[in-house]
Amino acid sequence: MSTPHLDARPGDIADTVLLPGDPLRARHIAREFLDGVVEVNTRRNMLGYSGRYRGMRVSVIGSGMGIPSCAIYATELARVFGVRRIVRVGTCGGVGDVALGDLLLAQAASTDSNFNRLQFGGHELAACADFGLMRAAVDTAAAQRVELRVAGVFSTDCFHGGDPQLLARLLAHRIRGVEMESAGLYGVAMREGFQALSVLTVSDHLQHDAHMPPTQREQGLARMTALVLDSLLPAGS
Ligand SMILES: O=P(O)(O)O[C@H]1O[C@H](CO)[C@@H](O)[C@H]1O
Ligand SMILES: O=c1cc[nH]c(=O)[nH]1
Repeated sequence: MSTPHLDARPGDIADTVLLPGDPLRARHIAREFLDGVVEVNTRRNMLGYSGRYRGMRVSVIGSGMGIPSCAIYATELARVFGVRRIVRVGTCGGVGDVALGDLLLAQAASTDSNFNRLQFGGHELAACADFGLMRAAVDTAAAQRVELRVAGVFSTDCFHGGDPQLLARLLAHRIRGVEMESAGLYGVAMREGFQALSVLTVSDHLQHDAHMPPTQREQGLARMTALVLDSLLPAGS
């Protein structure tokens, strides 16, 4: 049952998984939000935990950075461990009229990665979020009066460098966040048949010299995490 990347045992992982890029963020979320926490993965230090949030069984596991790493974990979680819902809780660089700390729901993810094309016969896949998860997140945010901006995002393979015209292209297409996994996560979800969503906190701004400190990226994203967890609870709970 274990894989080269996950040493969890059958039944260790809940059918709902939060997937931050940073494994230390996974550990922080487990400690701060879950009861009865059990460590379920240490392979490659990609820390993973299972526990309960207000009675709902949930796991939280790091994905690593970039589409290839995220896709390995998402695929194995779905195929080997039967995971049905994966929500990325990530950070992103903001573009245009967003500010540090803003929450973005990634409705669709454009990309410079070739990953989805490799799976889709060279064609362009419209990598989009699951509508049910998206609606639940939007409704929960509205009920809790949390600002959640539904936006297009861009998943890049190049944290450094890349297309020098990218910022202008993003602005021209009203894309509001740049990160490195959502397009691949959505592509894997469409292929494997699980529900996926990315919710992102703006941790940098691509046009201003504004950056969250590393500890805040690891431990300071409680508003996003609480919103996502609440949105995953069964209706009426
Ligand atoms: O904070 P996480 O979830 O890792 O997400 C963003 O941060 C990393 C880059 O610093 C990339 O993984 C990017 O997508
Ligand atoms: O991929 C990312 C993540 C956070 N901030 C960025 O600028 N890019």
